[in-house]
Amino acid sequence: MTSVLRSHPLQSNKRRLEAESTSTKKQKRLHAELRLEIPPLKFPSTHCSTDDDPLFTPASSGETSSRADSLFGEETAFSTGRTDNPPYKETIASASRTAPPIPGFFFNPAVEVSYDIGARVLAQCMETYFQKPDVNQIMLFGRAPSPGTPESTPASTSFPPILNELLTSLSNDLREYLPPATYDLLFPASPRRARQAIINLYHPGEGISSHVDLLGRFGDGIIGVSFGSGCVMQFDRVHTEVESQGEPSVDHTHVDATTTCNADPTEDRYDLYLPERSVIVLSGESRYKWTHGIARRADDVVGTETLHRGTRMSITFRWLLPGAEIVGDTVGPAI
Ligand SMILES: O=C(O)CCC(=O)C(=O)O
Ligand SMILES: [Fe+2]
Repeated sequence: MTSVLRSHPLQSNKRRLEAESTSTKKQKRLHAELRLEIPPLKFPSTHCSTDDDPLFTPASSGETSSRADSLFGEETAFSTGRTDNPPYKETIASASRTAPPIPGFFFNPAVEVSYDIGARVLAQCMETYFQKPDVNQIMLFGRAPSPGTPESTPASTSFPPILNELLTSLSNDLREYLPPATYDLLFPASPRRARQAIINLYHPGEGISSHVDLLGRFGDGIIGVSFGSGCVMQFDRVHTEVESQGEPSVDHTHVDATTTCNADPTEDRYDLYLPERSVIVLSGESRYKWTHGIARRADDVVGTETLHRGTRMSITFRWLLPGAEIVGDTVGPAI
């Protein structure tokens, strides 16, 4: 069975706050320590949301949300519907089409999900999960396969078939590009953990605030795929010391020299254009020492071009750490 969290961001915050009120002080401190979120450095008016799970709000909302689990504990305004942005026009940094030199980060423009699979994933997810205008995020939880069982056999998975098809194609396409240790981390011969798939929908103008995916809930090795539209993702180096829980299990210091730009590897910030059907992998340093986020704006500048964003859906696959709870409360239709 597929566990689905139909998550409105504000409902999720409420759920989290309720859970928090019953937790001990120690748990609270731990929770805060495990969540790292860095406010964007350059565009304070345009970063958009706060929580790792529901990092953004629908365009129509003008709400603010307190960060129950932020290290900073500050309030952040978000959503595209707000009218309190400063009246100046931001300067949009020009993004690259080649991977930044961040150790453990993978992006190669040659690796893209096929048109056929991309179209079917997008159509089925839109039809199944995103019919209501206030839903912009869905979480699906797989099961840890029994020992010796391949992940995608029907008996050992709870993802809908289309996501298994996507995973299979990703595992085929990425094999020749990734260092073996990274490939094995993402597609182990005998997986022992359950995957989570988070599906995010962004209308033009929406984004996701810069964050490191929850250290206490997700392991190393994250795959992100874009559907429907491209967008620029920004990466910021984390300077804060974080708790060591969830540190990488494998040394992913590899930087793909054939596809990275000639960017200065000491930069603290990179902007990368993720085309429709492109794939990124975060492991090691890129997963733990860098934030990723998407600015809340309708246009991106890529090289010298200005590209208007369309509606974008992303699917992010992450490994659930042992003990990470499934927070879904309903069972969704299989697609
Ligand atoms: O939309 C994306 O590509 C990023 C999503 C993400 O970072 C997240 O859900 O943690
Ligand atoms: Fe993320």
